[in-house]
Amino acid sequence: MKIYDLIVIGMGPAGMAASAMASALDLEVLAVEENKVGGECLNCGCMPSKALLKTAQVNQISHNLEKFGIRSSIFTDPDESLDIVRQKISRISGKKLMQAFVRVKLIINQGNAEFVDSHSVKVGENIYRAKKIFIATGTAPFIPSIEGLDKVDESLKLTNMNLFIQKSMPKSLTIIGGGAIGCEMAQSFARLGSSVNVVHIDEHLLPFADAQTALVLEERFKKENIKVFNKTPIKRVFQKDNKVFVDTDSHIFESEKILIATGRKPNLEALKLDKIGIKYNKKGIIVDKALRTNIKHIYAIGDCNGISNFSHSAMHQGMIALMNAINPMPFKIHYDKYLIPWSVFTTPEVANVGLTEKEAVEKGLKVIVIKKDYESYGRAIVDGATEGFIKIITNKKGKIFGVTIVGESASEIIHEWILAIQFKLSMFDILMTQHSFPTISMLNKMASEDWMMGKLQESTTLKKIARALFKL
Ligand SMILES: Cc1cc2nc3c(=O)[nH]c(=O)nc-3n(C[C@H](O)[C@H](O)[C@H](O)COP(=O)(O)OP(=O)(O)OC[C@H]3O[C@@H](n4cnc5c(N)ncnc54)[C@H](O)[C@@H]3O)c2cc1C
Ligand SMILES: NC(=O)c1ccc[n+]([C@@H]2O[C@H](COP(=O)([O-])OP(=O)(O)OC[C@H]3O[C@@H](n4cnc5c(N)ncnc54)[C@H](O)[C@@H]3O)[C@@H](O)[C@H]2O)c1
Repeated sequence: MKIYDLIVIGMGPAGMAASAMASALDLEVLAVEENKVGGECLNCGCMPSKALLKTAQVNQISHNLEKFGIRSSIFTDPDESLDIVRQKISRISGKKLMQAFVRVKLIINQGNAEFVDSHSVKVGENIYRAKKIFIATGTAPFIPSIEGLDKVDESLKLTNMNLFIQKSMPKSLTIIGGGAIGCEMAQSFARLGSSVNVVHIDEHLLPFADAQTALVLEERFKKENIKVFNKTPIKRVFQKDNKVFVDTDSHIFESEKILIATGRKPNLEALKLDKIGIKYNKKGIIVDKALRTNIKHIYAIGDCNGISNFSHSAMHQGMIALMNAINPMPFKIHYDKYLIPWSVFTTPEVANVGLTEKEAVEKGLKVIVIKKDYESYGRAIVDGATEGFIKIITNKKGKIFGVTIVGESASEIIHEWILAIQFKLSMFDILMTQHSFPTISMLNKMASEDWMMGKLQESTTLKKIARALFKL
């Protein structure tokens, strides 16, 4: 039997990164994908959701053209926007994507992989063997046990798995979950004409984010007629005729469809991990810092290990695991040396890297919080994008612990801070870096100026020295 260097199970961002890089290094790679190359990210996650958000954003702008002094009448076909999403995805999944895997033996759509022993996996009737194996099987939607939910017709219940294959937009939608998916989809559907309620159990939208950030988003949602119900446990869900009802202590929400976006669970069952003794828990496969499972030649990368649920992190882990698998020395690269930023692509966008203010306080750190409002910057005013702020968690010396941004281009301008924290740059370094004017990134420098001004204002000694030196 042929022995491959590497078998990769799952061809989402993690598996794609690992197999493309391994084959570029002339390793013999076999990759198994039970569904489509691209995984959740390309087929039912990041890309279709961003495509829908874009159409929704264009629709929103088109209906507010008078703010720019433009008069026009617009007709929107919400159902067509779903078609456009699919056209865009099929364009990305075309030949160009597959070119990256010309040297990978691809076993696509022939069933799932399951372990036979610690060096072999079975797909359908075939068994494949390799020196090392990477598990990159991602996650599926976690469906909470809510009374009555299982009795509602499947066609009325949406998750990310069937959302983007819908033929028409529902006139009304109740979203269970106010996290990343709940927020991005609430705004997309509302902007394309659905009446949307968001119901969830946490204190604010994006429960993992800074609370002040969530308030900015909630304000915007209110303006766009998206109703948000925080801290609202669901008693039961039921169906009457072709409508779904979500019953809570305060309201009964009636809608054409519901979208369930209440977190994820790892795709592990089909792998038959118990057969070979790979350890896992309900978050995912347990890995060490080198991303190895308890069986050292088997790695688990991307969402299936529960470290994070982001494509960039999945790709990064694919690269680190491959470097570790190649390196024969005991010294390995640790995944947790690298920061995991995140961005949510609503309007306004929300982005974060490092500690939030609450996390810094909980850690007992002595911090200074710099908050720079978009409202204070001319470019934001001329762009009509004045909502939001940059919040920097720093200290007197200018060490940067974390940054949260809510506002225009937050997902882009966060990168300067990722670089700064990862490479131990300080607020002073940001201050001393020229930023093109009038970019939105300039707000980063303006925030560092505020930090410096605060220092100057506080220190009478510094002021005395400056005055004395000036007189020389
Ligand atoms: C609606 C939505 C929007 C999102 N937006 C963003 C975003 O904007 N930015 C971001 O960073 N992240 C986003 N995410 C998260 C992102 O999609 C995931 O973090 C990313 O896809 C994880 O990559 P992965 O390779 O670990 O797993 P996946 O992409 O889930 O890929 C796993 C692959 O393994 C296959 N598989 C599973 N079991 C087996 C088996 N036994 N045999 C063979 N194949 C198998 C699956 O079919 C799948 O193709 C979003 C997610 C959703 C749901
Ligand atoms: N832009 C991005 O990077 C992006 C976009 C979409 C999704 N994702 C990833 O996908 C993952 C899943 O997203 P998600 O939005 O499903 O989950 P999430 O973890 O972000 O949010 C879960 C939400 O569900 C609610 N919830 C949980 N159980 C509930 C219950 N029984 N009743 C009512 N509400 C309940 C919570 O209150 C919370 O609002 C995230 O971890 C995220 O990393 C990322």
